[in-house]
Amino acid sequence: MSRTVIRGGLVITATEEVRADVLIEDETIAAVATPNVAQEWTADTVLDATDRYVIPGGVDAHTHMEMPFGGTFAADTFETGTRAAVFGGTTTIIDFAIQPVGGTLREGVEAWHAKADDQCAIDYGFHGILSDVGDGVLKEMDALVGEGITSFKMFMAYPGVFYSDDGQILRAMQQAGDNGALIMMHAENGIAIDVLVRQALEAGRTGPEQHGRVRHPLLEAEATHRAIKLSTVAGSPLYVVHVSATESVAEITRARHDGLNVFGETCPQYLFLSVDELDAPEFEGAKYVCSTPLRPAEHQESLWRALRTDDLSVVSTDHCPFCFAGQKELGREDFSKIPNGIPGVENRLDLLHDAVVAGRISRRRWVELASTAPARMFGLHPRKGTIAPGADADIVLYDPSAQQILSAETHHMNVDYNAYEGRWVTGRARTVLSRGEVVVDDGDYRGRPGRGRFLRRETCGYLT
Ligand SMILES: NC(=O)NCCC(=O)O
Ligand SMILES: [Zn+2]
Ligand SMILES: [Zn+2]
Repeated sequence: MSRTVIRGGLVITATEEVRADVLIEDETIAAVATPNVAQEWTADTVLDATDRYVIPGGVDAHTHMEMPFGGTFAADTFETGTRAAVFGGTTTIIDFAIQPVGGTLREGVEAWHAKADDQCAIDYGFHGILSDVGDGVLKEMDALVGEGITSFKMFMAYPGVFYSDDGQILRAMQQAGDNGALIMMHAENGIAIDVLVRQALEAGRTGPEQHGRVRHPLLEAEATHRAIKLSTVAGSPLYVVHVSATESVAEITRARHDGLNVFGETCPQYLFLSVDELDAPEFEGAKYVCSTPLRPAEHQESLWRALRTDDLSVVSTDHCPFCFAGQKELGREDFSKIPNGIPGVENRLDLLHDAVVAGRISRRRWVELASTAPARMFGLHPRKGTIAPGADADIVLYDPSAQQILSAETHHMNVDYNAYEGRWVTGRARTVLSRGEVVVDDGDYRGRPGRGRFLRRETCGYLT
């Protein structure tokens, strides 16, 4: 058995901050104790955590590696994307296996295993994407829940691609109410948005800035409201992904105050970027096309407030990278052809830590939003998302005073731009352990494809 001790750090979890040492035996945390107790421990390896925070590795519950979209594929493979994730202190991802339209959910899951197995540097799980709900798919959901795929995303947007109508949504929610799965909703009124897209194009308004105009905040709020009502009728919990608008936050807040099992996720792009990015000259606004879209800056305050009050419970990245050259450019003549998505799997922890430094959230809330809450929400806690005996030794030694500049020149994501290019942030993951193995050591990558394991998840652990 190999024994590692992390000595001298400040251990931060969602519930406490304590000067403590951490003992790891093989892949698992064996003990956490104050230094006077821990001085008795012997170990093969000692990691010095003086002046470091010792935090659970990040859990990014929303990534899209190699996702097909608009005739191309997201540029990160599971190999490059998980490598970039660990550089940023994320040690677990949950990606989305897409049911092909006209095909089965099982086909989607098998295709995602073929892409991910033997490629990931860190542990990974899958949600299913339901793009064609019928009797067979509803039965398949039950089987997949038994195999650890316990959450399913549905789309009220993208008619003709991933879109589900209200009847399909209700049926899937009823099924989830029975089998314990969590329905994740892309809440935008895609039918209305498509009308506005057509009108903009017919009027000759074809640039990336139109993406932000046609996807009106009220069309996010309306869909969020509808999803909440449908889930209430079905008696199932609901998780609304990539919430970006004040009006949508208000719907979620109301539902939660009514005692409903409704949860919301937002992403760094909505907290740190605004719709103004879409106006960048030379078509560079296309880099910021994602859905839900970036909003006017005033929406950011509602998102931060909701993160503090727990009306929004999780920050994920929705990492969906498309290169500017050759991919975003597909929409030069027509903004609706720009592949939707923003890269960010490497930057989430640091951006959120910068918000800690700015006084927006506490250190414990930082850990909770980026690690503990997603682990609980998606059936991985207490194995992931905390530092406690019995948990996987997914641990980050985080340097809270490092200064770094986010840039495509230095990032590890397989994409030719960084959405936060030139931004200074305070903090950096210095040493990253995945199940007890050092995978990043002060900028040196020590991981390898295939060491990550597929996670069979429990059902949602966050219900009231
Ligand atoms: N968000 C985005 O623009 N692309 C990824 C697909 C999705 O999450 O809707
Ligand atoms: Zn979505
Ligand atoms: Zn997404």
